[in-house]
Amino acid sequence: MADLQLTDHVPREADDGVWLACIECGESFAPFDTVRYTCDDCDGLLEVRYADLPTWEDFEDEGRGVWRYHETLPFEEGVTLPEGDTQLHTAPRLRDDIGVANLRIKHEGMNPTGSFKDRGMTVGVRVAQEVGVDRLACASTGNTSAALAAYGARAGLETLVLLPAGKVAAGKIAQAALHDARILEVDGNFDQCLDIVQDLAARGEVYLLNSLNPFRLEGQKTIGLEIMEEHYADHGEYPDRIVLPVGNAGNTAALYKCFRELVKAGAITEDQVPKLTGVQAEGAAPMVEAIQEGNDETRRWDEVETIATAIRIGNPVNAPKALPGIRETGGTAVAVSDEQITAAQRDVARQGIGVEPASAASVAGLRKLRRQGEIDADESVVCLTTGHLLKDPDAAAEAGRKPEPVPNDTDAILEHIDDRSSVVETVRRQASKAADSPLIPLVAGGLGAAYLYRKLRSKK
Ligand SMILES: N[C@@H](CCOP(=O)(O)O)C(=O)O
Repeated sequence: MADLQLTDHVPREADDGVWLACIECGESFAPFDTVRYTCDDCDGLLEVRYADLPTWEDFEDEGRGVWRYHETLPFEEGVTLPEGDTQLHTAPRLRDDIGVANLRIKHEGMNPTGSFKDRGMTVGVRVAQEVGVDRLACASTGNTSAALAAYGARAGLETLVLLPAGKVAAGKIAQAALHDARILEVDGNFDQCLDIVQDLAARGEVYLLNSLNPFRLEGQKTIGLEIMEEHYADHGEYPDRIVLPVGNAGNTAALYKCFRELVKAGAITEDQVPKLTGVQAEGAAPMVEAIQEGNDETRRWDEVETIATAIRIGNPVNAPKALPGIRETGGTAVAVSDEQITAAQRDVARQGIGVEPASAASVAGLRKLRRQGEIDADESVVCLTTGHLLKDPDAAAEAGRKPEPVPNDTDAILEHIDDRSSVVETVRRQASKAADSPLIPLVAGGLGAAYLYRKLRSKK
């Protein structure tokens, strides 16, 4: 691993040992004296810094969830529903199928509003209270708006969400609506919505709670703390790699910050930092492009398209934080097709874990990189799944087995479930799984034909 950026000094502006620092020019700012999202001097991204960083012992006896880690957050507690403490599932059949030594799935869909955004929002809304704003806003592909609406409602604050019209999954709009956010459907894409929210924030009309707000990422870095603690407790070692979907690149930035702080605190060594491996959809892959071309910035993609609506983003605002995170941890980035994403969504669901399409991109990316030999068979890997299956019921229904109309009669139903049509369905499913493998079509075709032949003979 290349060296992690660890240098710091406590500036005069530090408030209780917390301050904001520009990642470009290093200028520091008091954290809560005024609302700011980027550097006053150079407009670079800001990062929250602490004079004292805790280590594992400091988290003992601290309960569960995001606020377990309050020693590494700007406040003792926040507006909570509560969030975090999500499952780190095993997935043995998928592990063997993909061919890695160890596979765990960190399912962030189990947060209160069904995505990891809740971790950022519990901290972000607490900061909103501190700086004294009353109208919260975000641009969103859906999950951020659901979390903003819920946490804003909990705090009794007004919420405004800007969504790309016709491009947000049904479950997410339903959440924002019921939590009483004002939903503005913009005739544009997510990146254009975020441009407008930034304008509104610059004019002092709203408090912006997208991941451009550095306090959001403080909450999200607790994903990394939970993964490291639980993986070590279960396996006696930290994971070699974390594979995650990349949209606005907030989680990649947050995990990188988490690991830098753990190294600086002496909780882990540089060699124990997991390789951050980002996955994007082929139709929205500016981060993959930047990694592959060795660029320090992403090129804005004006046209983006993918079934994975949560990562349908062409201008990831956290790229300046996330690109070094991927490079300096020895990770990589890969793009996957919508077909690979849907196949992975089925694979994960058949382990009993229901995730939305963008989440499944992590598993699709792992499979692709493993096939390409870029991930070794002896690696211990954690895939991050960011949102729950029910966020996007249409995609789930499309990817899953179709309902079969049957007569209202037991004998007819028995006849139906032993019928050739169910055999055809079995063959169809095998063929669909085979789409991802060069060998399986032959095997599946053979098995399917044999099964069909046996069924037809038994009917004579
Ligand atoms: N996928 C996101 C896009 C916005 O990301 P953020 O982390 O900057 O809020 C969403 O759910 O809206």
